[in-house]
Amino acid sequence: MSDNKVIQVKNLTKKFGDFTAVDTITFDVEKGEVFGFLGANGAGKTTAIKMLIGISKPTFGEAQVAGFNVFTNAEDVKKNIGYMSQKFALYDDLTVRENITFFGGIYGLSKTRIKEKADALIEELGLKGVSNQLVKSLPLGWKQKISFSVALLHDPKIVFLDEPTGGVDPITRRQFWELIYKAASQGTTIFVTTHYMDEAEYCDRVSIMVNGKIEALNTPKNLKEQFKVANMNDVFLMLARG
Ligand SMILES: Nc1ncnc2c1ncn2[C@@H]1O[C@H](COP(=O)(O)OP(=O)(O)OP(=O)(O)O)[C@@H](O)[C@H]1O
Repeated sequence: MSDNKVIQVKNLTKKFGDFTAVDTITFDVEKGEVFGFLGANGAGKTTAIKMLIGISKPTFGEAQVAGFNVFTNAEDVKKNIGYMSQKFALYDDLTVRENITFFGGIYGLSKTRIKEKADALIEELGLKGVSNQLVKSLPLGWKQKISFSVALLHDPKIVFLDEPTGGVDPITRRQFWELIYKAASQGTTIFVTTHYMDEAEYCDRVSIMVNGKIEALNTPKNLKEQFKVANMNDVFLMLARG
């Protein structure tokens, strides 16, 4: 695998019986890239992500993630990635600090490292005043930011975000994207799905999946030029909605 390509996918396919949910997709993602993985509901995004994070076996095709084969080295893949879905896994009945400590333990960090990380995160996210509050008392946007930070606790090479900003307002989403950019600038690769087309504009490159296939993949600027439209929403409508 080349040094810069942290995800390499070739003809990756997933069938459920006769139905092909992911159909021979091929693409690479570079280190530190913010890669948008778009598609209408049911296009096959989550199914593809499940294969890339090593929890679902491909029917055929190949994928290397963080240098490991998802087919044969799924456990190594899992150690090197972070994952956050829209139904993020924070415990509502634990405080902010307790959540960070709990997940740090699951990721196998030492007690000292967990304390360092928790202090740094609480400071960075401006959560000092609420670090001892139960997570359930916090607004959704804060939970999403904490959840993202928790997905990065073990310094993964790549973080997979499956609709991370669902349900929050544009200003809160913009703040979330500042965290994404910061992680990317420090070398973490971001693989993100979203239904918000303003967020697609923030990605370095975007792929658009239609019925299990990648129908377009390029920078937002090049996609807009290619389809001769002014914004990513129009690109998406032309492809995903036929
Ligand atoms: N375990 C499964 N068994 C059978 N069909 C499945 C299974 N998982 C997903 N599918 C089907 O595969 C297709 C792709 O689903 P997937 O969840 O990957 O889409 P998606 O692009 O992530 O959609 P959304 O944006 O709604 O999350 C859908 O038609 C779905 O019903």
